[in-house]
Parts: sequence; C-alpha cells; structure tokens
Amino acid sequence: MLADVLTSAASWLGERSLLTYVVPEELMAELRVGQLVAVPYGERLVEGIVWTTSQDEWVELEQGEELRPIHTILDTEPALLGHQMALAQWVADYYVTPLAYVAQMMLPPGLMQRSRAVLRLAANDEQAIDAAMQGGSLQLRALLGLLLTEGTIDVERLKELLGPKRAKAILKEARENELFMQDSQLDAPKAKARVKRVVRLVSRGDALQEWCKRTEEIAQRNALPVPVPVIPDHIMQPKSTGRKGRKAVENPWAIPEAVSATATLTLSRTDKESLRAQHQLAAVDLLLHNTDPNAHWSPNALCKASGMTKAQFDQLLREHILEVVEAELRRDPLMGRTVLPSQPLSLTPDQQHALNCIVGDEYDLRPILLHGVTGSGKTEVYLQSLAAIIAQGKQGIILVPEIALTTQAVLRVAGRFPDRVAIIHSELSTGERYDEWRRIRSGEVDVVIGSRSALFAPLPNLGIIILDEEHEPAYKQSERRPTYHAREVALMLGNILNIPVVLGSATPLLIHSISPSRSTIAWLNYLAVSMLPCLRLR
Ligand SMILES: Nc1ncnc2c1ncn2[C@@H]1O[C@H](COP(=O)(O)OP(=O)(O)OP(=O)(O)O)[C@@H](O)[C@H]1O
Repeated sequence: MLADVLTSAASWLGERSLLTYVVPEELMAELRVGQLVAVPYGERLVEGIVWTTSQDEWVELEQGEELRPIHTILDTEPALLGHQMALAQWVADYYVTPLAYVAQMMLPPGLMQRSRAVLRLAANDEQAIDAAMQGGSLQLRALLGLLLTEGTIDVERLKELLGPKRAKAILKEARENELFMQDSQLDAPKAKARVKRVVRLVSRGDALQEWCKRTEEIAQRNALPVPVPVIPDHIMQPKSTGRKGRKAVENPWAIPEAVSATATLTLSRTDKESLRAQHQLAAVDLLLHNTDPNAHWSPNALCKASGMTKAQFDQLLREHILEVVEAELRRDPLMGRTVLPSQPLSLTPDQQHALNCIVGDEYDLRPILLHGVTGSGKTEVYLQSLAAIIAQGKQGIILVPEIALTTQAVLRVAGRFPDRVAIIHSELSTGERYDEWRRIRSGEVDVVIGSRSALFAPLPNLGIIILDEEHEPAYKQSERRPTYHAREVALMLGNILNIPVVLGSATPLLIHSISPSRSTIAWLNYLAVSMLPCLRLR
C-alpha cells in the first residue's frame, strides 16, 4: 500500500507538494486519509497529512531512488475531512498558493509539530568510548563528554554553539565513528488539552446520605459557631491592594472573636472532631452544589474554601467519599459572558418565505442572496434556518465580518443553541482555538460562528453556510497567502457539499444585484430573496 503525503517540509513550497511513501504493514489497518503522520524527509522526520492512499505497489522512480515508509500516525482522528481536502485543493489552484499553505491554514495553530535532528551515543560500549577518548580529536572528545552527561545533543544547537563550519566537521567525524548515531525527534505540539487535578465526589445516593448523617451528628456535638461559606467567591478571589499593601486573606474558618482566645486553646477532643466534621461537610456541600460543568475544584482550592486540613482531606479520599482525578478543562472563549437563552420568534410572511427558500420546499440548490434592511429580521431567519438544519442531524457555519466576543451576534447565536456553539476567530488564544477545533471535530457542536477562518471548521456533517453582511471587505484575506475571499470560498464549499449558502446584506454588492453572470464563479446564479419594506413612490 502506498500513500501520498503532504509534508510540512520543503514541499510546502516546492512543486511536488505530495510525496509518496510506503505504508508499513503494522500501520495499514489504522491509516486514513486526512491523518497527521510523521515521515522521513532527508535526514529528518517531518510531519505531513495523508492526502491519498492506493493499493499500488509500483511507482516510477529515478535510478537509485527508493520509497521510504511512513514512520508513525500522530493522531488517529483525521485532522482534515474529505470535503476540507477538496476545498483546500480548489483554494490552492484558484488562488495559486501551495497546497501545503492552504492545508496548514485549515489546522489550528500549534498543532503542527517541529522536528529536530539529535545526536546520541549508539551503544554504551565502555571500551569503545575509552578508545575514542584517547584516540579521537579534541573536538570529538568534547562531543563525547557532552553526550555522556546530556544523553542527546540538538544538531541545530551544536551549529549555533560552534558555528556551521566547525559543526559540520565535527558531525562528519562523528558520523564516520560508529559510536554516534543521528536521528530525528518530533517536538510535542504546542497546542495541548489543558489537564488539571480536580476533586470529584465518588460517593453518591444512599451511601453519601448515610455519611452526611453520621458526620452531621459528630458536627453537632459541640457549640462552637463555625461559619459555613455560602458562596466561596471571597475566598477564591481575595481582595488584594497590590504587593505592598496586600491585606491578609480573611479566614472564614477562624474561630470568631466572640469565642475568647482561651477557648481555642482548650479545644477538647470532641470539639476538634466536631470542627473536622463541619469542614468535611462544607467540602462535600461545595461539590454537591457545583452545577457548572466547566467549574472544577482543585484539592487546594477545596481545602481553602472548606477549611479542611490536608489530613482531613486525605481521610475523605481514604473513605472513598472524594477522589482526585485528572480532568480536561475546556478553555471556553465565552467564559464569564452572560448568554441569555432565547426562543424562536414567530416569523413574518417575508421571513417565512425566506426560510422556505433556504431550508424548505422552495430551496432550489442555488445560493441565496437575502436582501433586507438593518433590523428587518435577517438574523432570526439565520437562526431558524440553522435550527432546521440541526433537526436534520447536520451542522452549520455562520460568518460575521468582525468578531468580538461580546458582539451581539455571537451572544444571540450562543443563546439560541446553548452549549452547542463554537467560536473561531484570530483573536482566540492558541489553547482556546485548539479546544474549539476539537469540540467541532468530535461533533459536540451544532453551530460554528466566527470570522472568515471559521469556514475551515471541521464539522463532520456540514449542512448550511451563512455569511452575514456579505458586502463587507473584511471577508477578503489580503495580508497573507492564500489571499482568498470568504464569499467565494463559501460558495465553493456549498457547491462541493451541495448545501445552501445564504449571503445576507442590507446593501448587497452590485455584482450580485446587476449581473450575476459577471460573477467570478461561473456556475453562480443567485436566488434573490428580499425582505425590504414596500415603498410607494408618488
Ligand atoms: N418575527 C419577529 N417577530 C418579532 N420580533 C422580531 C422578529 N424578527 C426579528 N425581530 C426582532 O427585530 C429586531 C431586529 O431583528 P434582527 O436582528 O434579526 O434583524 P437583522 O436584519 O438581522 O438586523 P441587522 O442587519 O442589524 O443584523 C430584533 O430585536 C429581533 O428580535
């Protein structure tokens, strides 16, 4: 089996953008088109995307050339889906840009891994090392000493330290000596899931109730008025007045002044037991009342908020009331924003007609130009079109020209489809973008809203594309290659998948209004739907 791989090395720019590799027996069952793989390239190991596979065993090679095998599959889930690869091919041809540039643009930043060549000792043969130490050049001995202490040396670092000429000479000497070997390592990708140690309740139902009852009885055995935190915010976010004037964090568990200082010194065993029980009950209470699935308690934060000591916390672990697990924490771009849930409005006849043309009986495969003045209800039509597509088990993309997390458009979409919306735009952090990209790829999301790059979201079953304010110049990427226009790419993606593409505007570009045939895309023939108020001229 052979595979054509789009490599992240020289062929990003070269004419031969796809290189052919042999698929080794052990990878055959797992290898899929669109997956990220590591392949040998010259002396290095580089990253690439499997573009095509074939059962051919024969390929025309120059004399002395030999096909090399794929090294590893870096992620079993494809990084690019079939329709994205078809779109990438079109963008590369249409905007005369290397295919690899386009493919890289479709992936979240920080996913591609860099490779580096490293030098290491081939074997730990003491005699051979001694011989080299005595007979080798001064440079070789220095290199050997470095490898014996460090294990490996980055070849690029060696070049920086010694200068290219001396590094070349020493590397040549090292390669000729069987003691050394050079291989290639792929660095870990910069974008990773954020994993933290968090506390979870293990005990549930009757067992937990039983424990609470027992612990409450112990807690009530003393009369010390220990405060129980209702909302732990003031503990989690202590008021601070800067470095110098920082106030001590108020300890909500301190024994109140009403109870005299001497009382604290004379706590009986029962009192201590009672305090322990109260703290542990408070911790369990905090976990029970944590309704936000994105909020987690770390062991430290929980101890601080409930007043538990480490020993009291460990006791709860031993009794299997709590457990500490590694949980993936989502970096949510809408964290802290108020998203108001909304219900579909009953549509006006114009809106209903527009909806029918997009997702109803009147849809005729043509892109739809939705022309309506500001405030005429276009967004409501978009939302109900998305809802209809979602009801068919598909997903949608809605593009807006300028995106700020607080924009009304984002919050309106997020409010209509709670927890099922992802946001993609260039101002997200690498981590946020990576998390959103993975949610989209795994089918956890029904709607992607964002600026032009949201078009490349890996939705598994894309059913509609909407471009709001289609006349906006922000849809054109001009600062780097490919210099694509999101409207043209959206229309092509709609064509590849045979799905509705809606262009909405209060002031559509003349190119659509006057002569659709003059459009840059030959097959284009819009269906224009108007939601303009009826004007009577006297
Ligand atoms: N069918 C309807 N019934 C009642 N109110 C509606 C209806 N459709 C839209 N609205 C309301 O009218 C206002 C404007 O609607 P909307 O934002 O959808 O218009 P728009 O054409 O998208 O505007 P813009 O061009 O500014 O994006 C909103 O407050 C919306 O809730």
